[in-house]
Amino acid sequence: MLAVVVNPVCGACRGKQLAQDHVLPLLASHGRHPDLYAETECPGHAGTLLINWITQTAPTPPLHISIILISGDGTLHEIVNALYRRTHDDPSFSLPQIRFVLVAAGTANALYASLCLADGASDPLASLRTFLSSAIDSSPVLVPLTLARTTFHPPSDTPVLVPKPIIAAVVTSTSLHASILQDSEALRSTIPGLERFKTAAAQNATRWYSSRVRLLPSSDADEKRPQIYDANTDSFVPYTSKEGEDGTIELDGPFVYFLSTVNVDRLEPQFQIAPLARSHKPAGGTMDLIVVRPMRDPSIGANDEEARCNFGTKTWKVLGAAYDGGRHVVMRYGGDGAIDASNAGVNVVEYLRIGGWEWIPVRRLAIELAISFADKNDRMMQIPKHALYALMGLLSRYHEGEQPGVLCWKGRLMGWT
Ligand SMILES: Nc1ncnc2c1ncn2[C@@H]1O[C@H](COP(=O)(O)OP(=O)(O)OP(=O)(O)O)[C@@H](O)[C@H]1O
Repeated sequence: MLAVVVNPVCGACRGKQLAQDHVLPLLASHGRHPDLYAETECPGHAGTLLINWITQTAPTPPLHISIILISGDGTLHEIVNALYRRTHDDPSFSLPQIRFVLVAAGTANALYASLCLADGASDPLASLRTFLSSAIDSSPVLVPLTLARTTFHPPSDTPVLVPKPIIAAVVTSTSLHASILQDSEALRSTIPGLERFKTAAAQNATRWYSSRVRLLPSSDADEKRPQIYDANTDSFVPYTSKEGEDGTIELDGPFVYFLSTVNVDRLEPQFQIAPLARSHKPAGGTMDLIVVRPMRDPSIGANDEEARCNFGTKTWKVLGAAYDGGRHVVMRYGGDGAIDASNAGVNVVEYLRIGGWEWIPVRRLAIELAISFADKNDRMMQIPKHALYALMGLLSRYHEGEQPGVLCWKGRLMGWT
């Protein structure tokens, strides 16, 4: 069974044109005729239309389906979460094996850029061409995706409604990155391209985020303990600082940047924030975590307005190096707090490989956010290697000095008191 699903409003609104001018003619020229062609009509529609289509084939639901998805990361996120919820809410729902063939039509296209393109390439149809030219069932171009599950815990003494678990296939973040995603949505109509992420970053450049973080060991990787990248040896080594009896490790805030990824080494074609996911491939059962904590800077003595302003320039510099082949991972502090790869001080970015993490906001924001890997049984789908599957994971931000705490993802906000 073959479906073509188009988000007509993602990216620069060219999805429909890509479908009509390129995707459908290419399929026809290979003698392939989709069993379903659908355009999404509103947020959330991609998931429901696919579930309806799958259930309508009952009593003989397909064993596997291929979905040519013409969209960006968010549409795939919606599909994955809709399928996940349906399988958990309705045990009688029979989930076929799903293979995505992604056609890059969104703004960032993180998974597509990570899995489907060589550096510098830009063909949005690369994965479709591979799909059409390969014997997909036996092909090495199929890669199972790792899914990360985020669960929420309310403060133990406060009966508040918490969101259901959220599945991510690309990124789960707090701090600056979560704020960028949140604020960039408001800029979508005025800045349709990637520039809106930089504009949103500038709006949030001097914010620090207070929290306590627990790093969790991996349950199924060979090396279970949290690992940290050591630029001296160009390898991951066990991170043993402040290790608890249960194998967890605590990180003190404040944080400027806190972002974990699965499946991807970049969040947009040139922004290679997790370069080691490509150069030092994880064996499985882990996620990569990229952290910037300003108090590691030897020139910063206090968490005050002046320090936040000074560090804002450094944040810009170190994250800017992610656009330069992921060089941020080798940046170090000098004794005066200057940042350069040739310095001898501690590294600016802590690049970790872990089983999961818990974000435990301090101060009045008593919400605990925990993310842990879905176990292997939760792996729901396979995609062609040159197909993309992406999602904007959970976004959360906890701004110092802001009331109440704000927890949000993909433009949806929840206030917490
Ligand atoms: N017909 C529609 N009208 C309005 N919004 C829609 C419609 N169809 C889908 N959407 C919404 O469009 C949003 C953006 O889609 P998507 O994330 O795929 O593209 P993008 O944000 O441009 O790219 P990326 O996520 O790769 O940066 C999705 O979150 C989805 O909820």
